[in-house]
Order: sequence, then C-alpha cells, then structure tokens
Amino acid sequence: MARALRVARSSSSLFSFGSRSYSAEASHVSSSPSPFLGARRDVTKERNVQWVFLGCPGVGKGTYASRLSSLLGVPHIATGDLVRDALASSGPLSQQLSEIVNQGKLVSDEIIVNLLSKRLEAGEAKGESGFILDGFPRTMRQAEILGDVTDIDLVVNLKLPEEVLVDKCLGRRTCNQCGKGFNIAHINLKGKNGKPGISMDPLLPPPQCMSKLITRADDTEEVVKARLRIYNETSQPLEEYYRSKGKLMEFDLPGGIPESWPRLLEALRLDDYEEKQSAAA
Ligand SMILES: Nc1ncnc2c1ncn2[C@@H]1O[C@H](COP(=O)(O)OP(=O)(O)O)[C@@H](O)[C@H]1O
Repeated sequence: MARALRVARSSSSLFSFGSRSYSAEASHVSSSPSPFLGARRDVTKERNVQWVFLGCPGVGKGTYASRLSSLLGVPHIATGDLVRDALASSGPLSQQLSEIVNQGKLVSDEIIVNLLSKRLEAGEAKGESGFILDGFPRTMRQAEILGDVTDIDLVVNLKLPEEVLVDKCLGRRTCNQCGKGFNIAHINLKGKNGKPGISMDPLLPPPQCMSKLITRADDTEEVVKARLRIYNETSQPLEEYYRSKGKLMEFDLPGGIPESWPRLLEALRLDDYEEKQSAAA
C-alpha cells in the first residue's frame, strides 16, 4: 500500500511554480497559515504542488480543487470519484462499497489508500506530477500514511455555514455525458449574531446537459446528514494535525463561485498567475 503511495514522491520531482510564499492577509482567511510554505519554498521550487482540500460534504471542494487543477496543470484527485468508479465496476468490492457509501459511512483506510495508490501509479505512468487531493485524508491514519510517503505543501480548509450544506448537497447534479457538475440550489442565508449572510446563485447546466442530469445516490437528505455528522466527528484532529504543522489555510467562502474564486486565488497568491504564465510563455 505504502509502496504504491510512494509513487507520489517519485512523481513529484519536476519543476512547477512554487517560488511563491503564502500568507493569510486577506480578511476572509480566518487563521494564519503563514509559515506553511515559507520553510518549504526550496522544496516546492523543484516540483508541482501537493495540496489537500478539506471541508464538509457540499462545501465545494471538488469545484475549487478542479479549477485550481486546471490553472496549475496538476491532477485533481477526488477519492470520492475513485470510490464511485469502483462502485460502478462489477465485482465484490463494488458490493462492499455500496453498503458503506449508501449509509454515508467512511470506506476503510486500507481500501481508500489502495484506490489512491493505484490512481497515483497510473498518473505517474502518464507523466503526471503533483496533485490536489480532494476528500483525502479523512482520518488521522490516512494523514499519517500520506505524511510517511510524501510532503504536503498546503491544506486548504474550505468553510461554509452548516445551515447551507445540506441544501448544497441536495442541489448537486452531474451531467452523465460530459461529466460536469452543477448545482440547482438557491442559497440565501440571512446574517445573524454578527455573522454575515450568504447567498449563492444556482450553477445551472447548459441546455445540452439539461436532460442528462443525474443525482448521486448518496445525496439524499438522510445520507447527507450522516456524512456531515461523521465529517464533524473526524475532521477536528485532522485540522489540528495540519495546523500544528503550519500547513492549514482556513478559507471562509464568501458566497458562490463569482465571489469566492477570485478571493481564493488572492489568498493563495495566485491572482496574477495566469497573466504571469502567458507573459513567460
Ligand atoms: N478518504 C476517504 N476515506 C474514507 N471514505 C472515503 C474517502 N473519500 C471518499 N470516501 C467515501 O466516498 C463517499 C463519497 O465521498 P465524497 O465524494 O468525497 O463525498 P462528500 O460529498 O461526502 O465529501 C464518502 O461518503 C465515503 O464513503
């Protein structure tokens, strides 16, 4: 298991961006990750980014991890997708997984590390380097295994008020042809107790996808609530672990994609990244 995960280290020896330092100056970043790349600047100079996205179900990890992966040219690896691929295949693993996933429970560390190892190995064979992990690690054991085999540069912890997460999950749709994700939920949470409100417009599909939308089998209210409860029970030690290493960047999403994406780029000091890339080309 661990041997296969070591692929991540050997596959990460190429140059990418990384001469940047990061800070938590932006107001929506609620806790300071300032040292998280400073000490590692020389390491990241030599290879692509190795980032992790944490956050509750429905917070938007997939959306922002996938956008950053396109921007930075690193693979976005979502363990939930690996689980769904395994579920779609025939065989005993699929049956075993479906029971667990449909109850909103976590798959065993062994199965998930095995799926991730295989994905990293296949990526290395294709010349991939670096990664943005979404949905992994979810337990301390997973974090330790990851930490044993490779260096994580940054852990982004995305946050939204608890009240909107169920609606966001229930609004998720995927086009079964092009694979793109959408969300039909209208979020309009009023501010209270000094906390700002939040509104998010739906992310509607184009007409050609409209009749091909599917909903994840585990995005029912009961299963989403179970997933949120399990996430809240397991996430604190993980956050603490990465915070103590100075790698955790907390990011309170200020709204939907139009408000949040530029702010996230700013917090990551990537707001001028595209411009610099094309100037250097
Ligand atoms: N790192 C992991 N460890 C254990 N189980 C996982 C992991 N990643 C995904 N899964 C399984 O896959 C399901 C879907 O994951 P994901 O798409 O990340 O959903 P979520 O919307 O809950 O973040 C989870 O409920 C869990 O059963």
